[in-house]
Amino acid sequence: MNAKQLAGEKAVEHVKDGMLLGLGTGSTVYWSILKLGDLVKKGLNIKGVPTSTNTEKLAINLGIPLVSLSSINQLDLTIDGADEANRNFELIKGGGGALLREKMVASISRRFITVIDDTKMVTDLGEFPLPVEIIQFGWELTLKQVSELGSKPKLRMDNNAPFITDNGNYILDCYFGKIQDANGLKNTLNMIPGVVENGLFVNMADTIIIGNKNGSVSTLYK
Ligand SMILES: O=C[C@H](O)[C@H](O)[C@H](O)COP(=O)(O)O
Repeated sequence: MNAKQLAGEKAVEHVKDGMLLGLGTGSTVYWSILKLGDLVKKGLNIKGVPTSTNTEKLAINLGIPLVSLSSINQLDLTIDGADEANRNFELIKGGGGALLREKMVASISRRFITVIDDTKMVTDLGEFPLPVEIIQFGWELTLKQVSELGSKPKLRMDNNAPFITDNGNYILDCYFGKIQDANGLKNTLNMIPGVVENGLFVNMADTIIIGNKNGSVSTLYK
């Protein structure tokens, strides 16, 4: 079993019958969703809110009942991946471009479990370029304003065209170097008018489940 699968499947042990779940996006939480699909077939009663069209399709194929974000006020638990995590439980997310819906879902979750492999646990965030979702209108201006904060933003491409998120927006991948004040940077970025949201998740994750190369799994609680 690979490290991502170990972490992804372990997280499902925290799921209880009757829960309303946030379903994250990516190749690690994929394993959680697969496992949930198995359990649903065996009678587990859960409902999920997907964080991307990819996750929505996967959940529908597996027979996991879904509800819309607008129809609920609170989720019991969200399980989602991350691109980097530190010991303060701060995360960089959005490598797959799903950060906006992921953050909306996380914001109404009573518990948030992050599932990662051991290469993603870091001392300082920032080696992974921070994804920032921006609107298409005037994107060059927004890129300039983000670069003035001390980063080197690059417009994310998909083959030869700009990558488009599920929300019809662009993504800037931004190298800030070591991020010392994740909360400050998160708030400053979101004050730029063309920025919709960024991939810094602060005060959201309460549990980090790490799949290790040697086949073990570590769980960190805040
Ligand atoms: O936009 C994508 C999400 O934030 C993912 O959860 C994150 O990129 C981690 O994905 P993966 O588990 O595939 O490395």
